[in-house]
Amino acid sequence: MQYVSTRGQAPELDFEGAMLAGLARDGGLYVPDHIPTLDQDAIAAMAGRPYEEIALRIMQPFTGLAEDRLKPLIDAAYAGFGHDARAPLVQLGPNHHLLELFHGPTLAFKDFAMQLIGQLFQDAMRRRGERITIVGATSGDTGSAAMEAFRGLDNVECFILYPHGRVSDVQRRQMTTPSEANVHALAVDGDFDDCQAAVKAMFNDHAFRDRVGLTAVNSINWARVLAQVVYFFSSALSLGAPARPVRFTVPTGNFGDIFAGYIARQMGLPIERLVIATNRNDILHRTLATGEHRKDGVSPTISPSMDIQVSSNFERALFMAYGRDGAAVSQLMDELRDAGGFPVSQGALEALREIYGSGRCSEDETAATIRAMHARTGEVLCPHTAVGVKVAEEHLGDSRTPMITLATAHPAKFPDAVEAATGGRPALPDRMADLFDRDERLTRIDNDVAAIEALIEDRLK
Ligand SMILES: Cc1ncc(COP(=O)(O)O)c(C=O)c1O
Ligand SMILES: N[C@@H](CCOP(=O)(O)O)C(=O)O
Repeated sequence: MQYVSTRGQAPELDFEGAMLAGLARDGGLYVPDHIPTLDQDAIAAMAGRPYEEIALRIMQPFTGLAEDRLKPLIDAAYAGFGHDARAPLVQLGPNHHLLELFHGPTLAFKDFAMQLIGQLFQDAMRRRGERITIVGATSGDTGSAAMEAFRGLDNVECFILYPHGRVSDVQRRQMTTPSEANVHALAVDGDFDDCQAAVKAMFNDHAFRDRVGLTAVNSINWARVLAQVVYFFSSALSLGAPARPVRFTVPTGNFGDIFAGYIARQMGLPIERLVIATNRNDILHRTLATGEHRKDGVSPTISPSMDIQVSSNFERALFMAYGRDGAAVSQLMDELRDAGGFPVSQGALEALREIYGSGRCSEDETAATIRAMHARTGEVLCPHTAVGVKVAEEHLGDSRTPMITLATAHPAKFPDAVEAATGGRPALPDRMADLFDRDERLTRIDNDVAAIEALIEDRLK
């Protein structure tokens, strides 16, 4: 399979090339040149199989890797997860289920992809004998998951930009306390969109990119999205797919997770609806509601990992909705950069609305949902998951199609928000019990691409 850029001007690459490139050289995002489909029998045959086996069957056609090469990488990626099912389902109500994606090493859904791309990168690096420099932007969870996956490797340096003062204390400490010298936490004076814009600017500085061997671990990297497709299948199969359709509600920021759901749907999984749940940074909900995609300053919330207005993977959704027209997408992205937004064409809007629903959850509603779910079911939700649950409940209606809401992080990553809502402070797992006793190591830096590039090159010496 080959991968093409959403902006249509970069060379086509195979899976490994697209994974190592991260972002296409024309500034676009790589997408597969076609989406392989599975018939109903092939989907049904995965029911009841271990998560790793489902992962192999879903991902193999996209990677072109031989089964005996991919299988050990998948097995190693999920061996450290704290739940045998990897992504277990919990029932919240008669027709509403929670998909717990926080049993990985850093307690967020990012581990599903990051642990695997850690293995894929190492495999590629060993064969190629190359070194790489990872630069990632995080609103809290991607950064810690990346550091966990890459810390201590001698052919990788990993730099993570996070918005200073805008992640939870647990998230910050997960990034600033690893002692391995190859991982670097950079606290940027700005918000997540600034961090992500700086990362993209470094990719678009081709001289810098080539000098340092730059690669990406954000969901701009196709390999991240691909690994996230698997739990849409595993959870739907548990609830009777393909015979029974399902719906998903996804707490959304950078649109990577929900776009993985879209890929699952295009592969043949009967997903009736994909519901985008946003906090008050609601650009995606406004886009679906009004047809106008327009930035509106990032506002800090108690679900900080979703405090995003420039939602990178929406570019992939637009590429699909505009019939894979790279020139049209390129023009829209220019308008977003230069004018702060653009109207979505009527045809593309209809294509998006056919697949995606959306909703928005205020700060008070987030807290009230954590409180109410705890009282009603005993389940303690993280604030991002609560945003999802609130929006999902609004979409339940009287449909008999099961709704699955993604529980994207463990509540212990956000103890202040959870305590304020429930009165109880969720405890970190034993292996992290000393997180607040460990020494922190971080570098404060201005929101200035040249300064960040200089720091990276200095550290690489
Ligand atoms: C806990 C949590 N929930 C939800 C999201 C949103 O996911 P996505 O960016 O893939 O839309 C993020 C960050 O990405 C997150 O860290
Ligand atoms: N919420 C994310 C933001 C980056 O998302 P990604 O999926 O594109 O890496 C975070 O926690 O960092």
